[in-house]
Amino acid sequence: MTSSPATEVRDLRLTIGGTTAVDGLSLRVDAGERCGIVGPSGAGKSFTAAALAGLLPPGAAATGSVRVAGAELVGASEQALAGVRGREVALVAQDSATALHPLIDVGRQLAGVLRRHQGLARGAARGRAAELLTEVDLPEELARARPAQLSGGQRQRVALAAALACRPRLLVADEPTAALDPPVARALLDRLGTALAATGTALVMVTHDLGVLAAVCERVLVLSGGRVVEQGSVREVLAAPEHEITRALVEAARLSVPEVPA
Ligand SMILES: Nc1ncnc2c1ncn2[C@@H]1O[C@H](COP(=O)(O)OP(=O)(O)OP(=O)(O)O)[C@@H](O)[C@H]1O
Repeated sequence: MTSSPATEVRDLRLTIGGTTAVDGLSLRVDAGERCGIVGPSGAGKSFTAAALAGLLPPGAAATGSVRVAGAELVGASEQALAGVRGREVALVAQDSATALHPLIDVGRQLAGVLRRHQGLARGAARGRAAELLTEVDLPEELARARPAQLSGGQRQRVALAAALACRPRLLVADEPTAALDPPVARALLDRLGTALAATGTALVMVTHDLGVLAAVCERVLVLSGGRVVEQGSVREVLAAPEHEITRALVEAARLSVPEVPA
């Protein structure tokens, strides 16, 4: 039996306020694969990420097809989307930690996710919540802490634990480390890689940082003006970018780390 891809996108078109923000995007990501999306500001990266996660902003319209674990998201009812989100696809974004309630302990919030999506009983959900914390390298004792008592990096790890709680087929990450200091970001990305490998969850990650892209993803899709202008293996695209937009991104990344004279 061949398993269905984690996600398959065909000819996706996203419009909002009379503007076409994404035009004709196609993409397939298999189980365990990690695909990055890069491109200049306004290219349509975050909008694409939202569509993959079944979370279009109000007023947006989609045509084409976005299938996640076999379920069609384009045109699906809110009820159908709610059945896919959390279970089959989860989103972690730069500001995901702000979605945590600051005054409710972390363990209770993670347990709430498990009870809602997996129907676990209270005790089992609390036990599993503690395990989830250890999977993102946080001590179990933090289950009793409130988000307001944690550092930004710890809160983002809790958001990652919540996203991975139901072992989704696909994790969509939109600049997940952009708000973190480099060492904290690196530790989170390492943890993310380990957690994805353990669960076979596929990843689509939006990033503006080619270093992050190279550290996490094996494939990349370059978006500009809502269109895919280049795609391929990260190694090949970064070593020999073909499109002028990709070349500009690679050049900008090189310039952002000036060579230190000997
Ligand atoms: N909620 C929204 N309301 C109105 N327009 C939107 C909305 N979301 C996205 N857009 C428009 O869609 C286009 C793509 O936006 P998107 O946020 O996906 O770009 P991006 O590539 O993620 O950019 P950045 O790197 O700056 O975050 C932009 O022209 C933007 O103005």
